[in-house]
Amino acid sequence: MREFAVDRAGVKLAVRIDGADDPAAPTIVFAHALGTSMRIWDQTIADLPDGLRIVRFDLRGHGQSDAPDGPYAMGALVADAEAICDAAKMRDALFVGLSVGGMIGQGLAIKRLDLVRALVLSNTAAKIGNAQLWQDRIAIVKRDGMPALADAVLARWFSPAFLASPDVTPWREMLLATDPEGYTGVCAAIAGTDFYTPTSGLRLPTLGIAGSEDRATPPDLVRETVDLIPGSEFRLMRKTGHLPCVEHPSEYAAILTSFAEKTGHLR
Ligand SMILES: O=C(O)CC1=CCC(=O)O1
Repeated sequence: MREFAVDRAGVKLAVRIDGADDPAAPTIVFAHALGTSMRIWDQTIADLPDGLRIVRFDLRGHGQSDAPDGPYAMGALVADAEAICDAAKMRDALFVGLSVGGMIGQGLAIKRLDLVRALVLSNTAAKIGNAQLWQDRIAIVKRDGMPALADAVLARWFSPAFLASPDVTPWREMLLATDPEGYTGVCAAIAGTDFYTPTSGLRLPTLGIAGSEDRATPPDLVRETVDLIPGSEFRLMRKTGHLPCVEHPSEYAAILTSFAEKTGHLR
């Protein structure tokens, strides 16, 4: 395991590489959701087979990365991911993006197809929510801080069963620990993004993953986006919400493993 920071235009971005730390090894890159960090992948990565190079990072304003003053633009989040991939000397990766991470995956594939050979669009869409939803959220956090939003966000993240269990506690703490400037900065980036047209032009192996109880990006929304890319596949995970890598990591890892076999990232 190797942890380091990539400096992009003065913003330090936290990166971690697990598995084979060799640029020639087949690589999977993971990008997380708003209000979380690269730790959402811990359990999934533990269930992936050997031989992979696994790169993950914290979005600006999240986890161990710097939180510069917002608002942020989606172009900046995509450029951050691009700088990390270049620093890791990565090409032809399988990019797994969840929620805003999936928007970043779309943006990176549109901009740098040499970096991304296959895409997993998990619990995401070309456009998420509407301007009012994100403006309201930004206003609440700026006025009252992250605790004012926590219950509503957790209800969008998790199935009722998971929400009622003690397993929810670390994820609530992760949300509450997110820097309000970073959180609202990324909300603004999501508010300003509609990838419908450029994503329609993508031609690469793509897998969509949705959760049957996802209230943030419901299955039909995920499906609408992945159907923009000809030949894409779609998997619906049952009894899970917006973060299936947290609720059902083994099942999620098995889906990724089978897709990685098809795309030649596992032999
Ligand atoms: O916080 C939410 O509502 C879920 C979400 C939307 C974009 C993202 O990254 O998380």
